[in-house]
Amino acid sequence: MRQPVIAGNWKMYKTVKESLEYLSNFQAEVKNEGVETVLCAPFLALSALTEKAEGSGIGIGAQNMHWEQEGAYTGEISPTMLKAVNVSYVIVGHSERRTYFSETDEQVRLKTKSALDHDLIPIVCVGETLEERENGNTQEVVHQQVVEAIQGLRSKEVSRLILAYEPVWAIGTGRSATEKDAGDVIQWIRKIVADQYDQQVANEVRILYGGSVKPANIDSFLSNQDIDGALVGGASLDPDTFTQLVKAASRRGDER
Ligand SMILES: O=C[C@H](O)COP(=O)(O)O
Repeated sequence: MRQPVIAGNWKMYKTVKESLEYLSNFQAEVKNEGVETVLCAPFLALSALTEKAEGSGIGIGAQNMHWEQEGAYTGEISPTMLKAVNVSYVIVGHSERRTYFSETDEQVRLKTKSALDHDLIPIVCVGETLEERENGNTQEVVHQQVVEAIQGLRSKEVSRLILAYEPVWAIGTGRSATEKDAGDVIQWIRKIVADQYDQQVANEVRILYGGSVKPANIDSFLSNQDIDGALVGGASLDPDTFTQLVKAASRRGDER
């Protein structure tokens, strides 16, 4: 059975002080919910957050990293640096990185492998643009992104990572995919993993949906057996709202 995951992606929001205030409020609400709960914060807040979250069961993640351990890469942060401050997760290949920072499938592959090599859990994002969807290319686009991201990994590594299907047109737009649309693509992703590896790996890998997830629609996504949780942007910025999402996944986990 796959444990549900609710991961918040704060993007470029929250100072260190704001991050710590958030965590205090969140920790007061979220106890042992049976949900893998992750907060992906800006780099500056990571060290303070991991220290404060220690022993709480709340995982702390970065939103990006370089694949090299160290080097002359001005402005970059390495997996070794993340591990040194007890970070456990890292988002890789978010569409905002692909679009605004020209991140390629090859870089996503290097980051995914490097994260796993450094005992970080990569949350690997894939998803089509509106134009690609309207042209009927969703499956093809997602296929290429998934295959390139996991290429060369061992089965055990694929079982450990988390995939997130985030249609670009649903991110921050208030226009979420329907549960059926999301479920169909996530089923397709599981089939890609099964074809590349085997059914067992496909059954083990967690696949999240992301894109305008909020308390009003989370139950619908989680009602789909293929959707293992959510990667949440806007609705993760408020601790009370994010708590509602974790509790919804907790209820869902109990029912499954
Ligand atoms: O990483 C999270 C996604 O970009 C979703 O963002 P959103 O929930 O604000 O649409």
